[in-house]
Amino acid sequence: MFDAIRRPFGYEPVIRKEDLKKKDAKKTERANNWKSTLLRIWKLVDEHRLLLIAVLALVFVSSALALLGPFLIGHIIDQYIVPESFDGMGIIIAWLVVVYIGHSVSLYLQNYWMVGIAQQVIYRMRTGLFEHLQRLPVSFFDKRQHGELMSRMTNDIENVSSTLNSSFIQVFSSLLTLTGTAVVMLWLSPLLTVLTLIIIPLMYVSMQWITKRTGRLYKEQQHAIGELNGMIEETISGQKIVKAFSQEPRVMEEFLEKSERLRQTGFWAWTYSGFIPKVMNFLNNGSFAIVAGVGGILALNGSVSIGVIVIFTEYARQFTRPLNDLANQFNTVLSAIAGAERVFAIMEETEEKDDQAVNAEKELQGYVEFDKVSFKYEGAEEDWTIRDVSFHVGIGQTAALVGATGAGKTTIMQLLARFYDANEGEIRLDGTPIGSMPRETLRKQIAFVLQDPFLFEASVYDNIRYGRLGATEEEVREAAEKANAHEFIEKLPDGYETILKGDGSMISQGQKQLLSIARALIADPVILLLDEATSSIDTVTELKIQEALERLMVGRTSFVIAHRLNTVRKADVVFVMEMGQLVESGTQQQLLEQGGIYANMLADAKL
Ligand SMILES: Nc1ncnc2c1ncn2[C@@H]1O[C@H](COP(=O)(O)OP(=O)(O)OP(=O)(O)O)[C@@H](O)[C@H]1O
Repeated sequence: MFDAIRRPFGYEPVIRKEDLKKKDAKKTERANNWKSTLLRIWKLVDEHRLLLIAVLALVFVSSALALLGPFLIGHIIDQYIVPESFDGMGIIIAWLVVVYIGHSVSLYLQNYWMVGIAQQVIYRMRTGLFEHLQRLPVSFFDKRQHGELMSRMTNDIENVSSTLNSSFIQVFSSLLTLTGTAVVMLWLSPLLTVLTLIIIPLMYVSMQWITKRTGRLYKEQQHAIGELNGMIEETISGQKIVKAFSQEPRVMEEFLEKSERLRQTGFWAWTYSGFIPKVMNFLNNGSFAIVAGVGGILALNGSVSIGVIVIFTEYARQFTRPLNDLANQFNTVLSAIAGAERVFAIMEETEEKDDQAVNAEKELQGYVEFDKVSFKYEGAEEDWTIRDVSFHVGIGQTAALVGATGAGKTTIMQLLARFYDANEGEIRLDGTPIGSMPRETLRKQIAFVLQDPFLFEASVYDNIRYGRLGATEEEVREAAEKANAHEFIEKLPDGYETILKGDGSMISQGQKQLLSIARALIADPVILLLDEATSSIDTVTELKIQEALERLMVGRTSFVIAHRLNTVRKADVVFVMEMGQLVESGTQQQLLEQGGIYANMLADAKL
């Protein structure tokens, strides 16, 4: 029957039973070790113990007041309304008003304080996680997708946040209300209690039936949203390629297909979930009718009073709400614990450590030695990425690194900056092993100029100042002038105050490099790591870059991944890399005379 109803809304192809089975296998994500995760959350919450005790006390008060309200109403009916003697009723009504106001005030206060605690805890978790991420080694980020880490920072933390904000109180108050109501009901009339509770198994069965379907549909909807969002993001960031290849119609077709899928799943997810309150309402009304009917008969033969029946109908209403709340909170709480566990797991990742930090104050000169260095990326299957590499570069000299793609040139630079630590051998700076220098000291002495420099969504000033945050505006201008960047910056809409786009799409590749050179100049490092641009940049900009780089390199030990013959020619020493090994070294002239790999590369025009 349902299929017939569904068809007009195009349900069929979206959710097949087999798919559902597969999806169902992936139930709500559960924590592996929920006890220790809960304990850790508890430790964070427990720092606000006094406030927490106040919240719990208020939950207790509000639950008690919620029980007292109907009780007073029953009392008014039995003592004043049925016997039609209204003396003193005003006082009880006044008490009733006090009870309801007290109930609202305690609800407000418990919520206010609990949200305060939750936000503090979340603030600390979020800050702790972000701080920790800053201290994790590059190899940690190699192993994980950016999206996954973003999800830890946002979704997981948000899940914990919403659970602490509301679920904590809700679970506690639901349990209290359930117990309290059951006790009072049993005390008033065991028979009516049984009749009231009869709907619970019915509720359970119908809820199971509905949530089984909504759960799957929500997952399907999440999946459809994820696919659609992914596609939108990809299309927007790659819109130039879309246009360049005239792919608009295909993109539109794909979008329509995904959007349609979302419409269908969304429709059914919301339709089914819309059933929940209706079914609950229906069962509640049924329970009300039974209690009122049977209660009426009992009242006729005098075994219960009208007041008690009113109390029961009111309690029956109160009984189902906390039950619903508990059922709703179950999955939220479980996924929050799982989220918290994932956040804590990252916080347990080992930070970059500065083993024996010495020589923090030593003025560095820039004499670099690689001594039998071997290195392999974590998890990489092949042999050594860098194998037994030894060389030295004198103070202020320029070394050109050449070799085929994947030969290990970038890795050499990353090892020097201690983004990774060598597995074997030693890298020394001015005779000191870099492993015994604080990373900060080392990295302050190193500046990168990459092919595709990363720009932040900030002003040109701030982007250049990233090299040294304390630099004055004057110094920034000076660096920009030396980097041949001043001229184009002045032409930007707001000059140095122009906010650059995060992806740097506002300025050209060459201009990005000039900014990156200015950034390196501001940092004034002892060592320079340059990755020469391979992309063709117009000759004028190219000359500007060359000139700026030459200025930048004066007096600094520089390593250049060279793509231009001119750069190699000017280098003091050329290192030829092949499959992680240093296969030739010497000046360009020496290498040419030697007639080896480099000479062949040149002959094959690979440079
Ligand atoms: N983060 C990483 N994790 C695992 N393997 C990596 C990682 N980075 C690089 N590699 C691998 O290490 C090898 C050397 O890479 P590297 O980037 O040093 O080469 P390269 O000579 O700089 O190449 P190119 O000229 O193309 O930039 C390659 O096989 C590469 O696939």
